[in-house]
Amino acid sequence: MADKIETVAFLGPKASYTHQATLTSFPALPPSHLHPQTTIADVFTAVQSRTATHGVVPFENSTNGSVVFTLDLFADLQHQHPDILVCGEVYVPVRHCLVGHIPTPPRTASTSTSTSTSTASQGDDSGAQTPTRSAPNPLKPRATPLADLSRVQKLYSHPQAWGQCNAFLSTYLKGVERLDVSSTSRAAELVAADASGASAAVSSEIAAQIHGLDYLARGIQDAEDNETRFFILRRAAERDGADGAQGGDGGGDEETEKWKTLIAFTVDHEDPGALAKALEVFKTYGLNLTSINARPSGIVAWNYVFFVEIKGRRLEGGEGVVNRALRDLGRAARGWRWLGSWESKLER
Ligand SMILES: O=C(O)C(=O)C[C@]1(C(=O)O)C=C[C@@H](O)C=C1
Repeated sequence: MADKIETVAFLGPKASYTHQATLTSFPALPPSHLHPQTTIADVFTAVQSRTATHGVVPFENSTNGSVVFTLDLFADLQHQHPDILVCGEVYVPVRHCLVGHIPTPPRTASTSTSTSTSTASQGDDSGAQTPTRSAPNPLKPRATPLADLSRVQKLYSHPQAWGQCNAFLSTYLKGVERLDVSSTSRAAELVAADASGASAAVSSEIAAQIHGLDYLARGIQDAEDNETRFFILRRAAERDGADGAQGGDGGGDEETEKWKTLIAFTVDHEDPGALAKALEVFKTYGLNLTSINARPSGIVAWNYVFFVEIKGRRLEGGEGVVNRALRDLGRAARGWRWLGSWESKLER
């Protein structure tokens, strides 16, 4: 992929998890070729308008599921990003921290030797939540606070992060106002500007370091192996030979196992079994489905755009099984769009 890459747009600012995904995917690219964007939509627009040759966006988290903003951009209801294709993926471990400002205690004879982290945690130190009827076995947080959190009145983060840190946030910061911002690194940036100690962010360790913030807790995500999958985007018209759409016959099991393909389709909602008929196509060609998602169609209430990922790749001008399945899908579905084929990076 390296020779033709000029610029990569990613969800910024610097130190977002998407930035980490970008550095992992494009390690040789100089920083001046990496363009942070404010929103995921801006990344799509940068690639569509050729401002960037590639884009990097979050797609799915192992704990909290799909990134709906990204799915909606692939659905492209406003026809703003018709040429966007996925050409790669990268998995990044996500270890969230609670970051903010720990107030420096006034120096007196008796306190001068104490450290700022010695005032850890208020309230329930057991880290256990009270069982209720709706949550009889509440998750136990994996981390305990490193500082007194009683001053924290506002929490900032990307909405995807809340669902990944449920146990910690509902145990130690229950009822504290949560403000959604465009990324976890933007959250750290905002908290850095509020020296009062009343704001905290859920962000990465790197974001805390670059903004000079204190750790109020580390490793607060519910699952130790929490990770997010990111997609690398390119424009349809610009072939870079790395997306699997060229060469080979795409036939053998080994080939199929190595690749993934993303497809969006719609069905006739009045036709009973329409979705089953569309999915049957993949079964007919022995194509394993690895994910399925639905998003509102945006045209008729309670109608949906379906997204499936399958193992295998579409061949450019070729006759592979995915090409054949897509031809049949054209008959079974109301409409469909191929959204790219790429090499799988899942290592298990
Ligand atoms: O906010 C960031 O740092 C991002 O890169 C976005 C994002 C996401 O949308 O999933 C990426 C990884 C984490 O799952 C949380 C947030």
